[in-house]
Amino acid sequence: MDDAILVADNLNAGYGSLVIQHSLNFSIKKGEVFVIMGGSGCGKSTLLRHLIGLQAPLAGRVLFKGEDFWLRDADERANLQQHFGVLYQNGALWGGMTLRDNICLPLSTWRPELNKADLDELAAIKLALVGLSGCDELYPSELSGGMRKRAALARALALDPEVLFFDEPSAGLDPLSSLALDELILQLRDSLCATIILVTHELPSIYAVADTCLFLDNQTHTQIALGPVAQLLESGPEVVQRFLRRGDAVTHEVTK
Ligand SMILES: Nc1ncnc2c1ncn2[C@@H]1O[C@H](COP(=O)(O)OP(=O)(O)OP(=O)(O)O)[C@@H](O)[C@H]1O
Repeated sequence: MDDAILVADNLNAGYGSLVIQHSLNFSIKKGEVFVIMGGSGCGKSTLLRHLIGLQAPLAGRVLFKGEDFWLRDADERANLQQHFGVLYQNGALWGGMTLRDNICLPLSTWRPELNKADLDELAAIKLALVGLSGCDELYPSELSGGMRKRAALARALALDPEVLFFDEPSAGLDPLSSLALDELILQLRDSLCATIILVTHELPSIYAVADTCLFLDNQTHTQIALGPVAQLLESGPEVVQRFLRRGDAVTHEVTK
């Protein structure tokens, strides 16, 4: 458990009295790509919100580096969340701001000691990390869908997060842009030693990037599989094997 960065300990996920998933138990290792999968509406995004610390567990705990988020007050929680970068499905950037300003905003909020030249330089570095060197002055509306995702990722990287959360990052992307995003995710894991937590339906992405997969079941409302893709393909529950082999999935190479 020593290398665990995030742990769900008997977590019940949901809203108010509505438990969407119960008794979740898993630990996410530092530096791994952890994929949350399952059928539509099973609670993947809900679980993500609990892991990010945006929603309190209905029961159980979420631990970040061994600490229970919800034993801290709101200010302390916000400080802990600085270690997290989040890329939401729609990649929401502020449309009225250039990419540079989009990235500088979280930086200037949390690093008030930085001057304008430092901020601009950091923004340029983050854009370079996602393959958007020289795009500092562009507005989101001037970018393609794939570029917008990358720009949103650059903003999520602004504060050098230890954990990056992605909620269906490939949504709306063509297969080539989606593949490029998968490659970027692996590059970030390797170059920044970031831990990546990814919600996705996309089998090519799952096969390409996942170190560990968690499968949330729609019927039993709990996790029914946890492990590397190859292991789940070989010995996972039937419903998980079907999920992983649907369509032309069996032709994808399992790299893990
Ligand atoms: N704010 C909310 N209040 C109450 N119920 C909610 C709320 N947000 C989502 N839900 C319900 O929680 C369940 C799980 O939703 P969630 O978005 O987490 O599933 P998902 O697995 O991410 O779905 P999808 O793959 O379709 O994006 C759904 O039944 C949804 O209607």
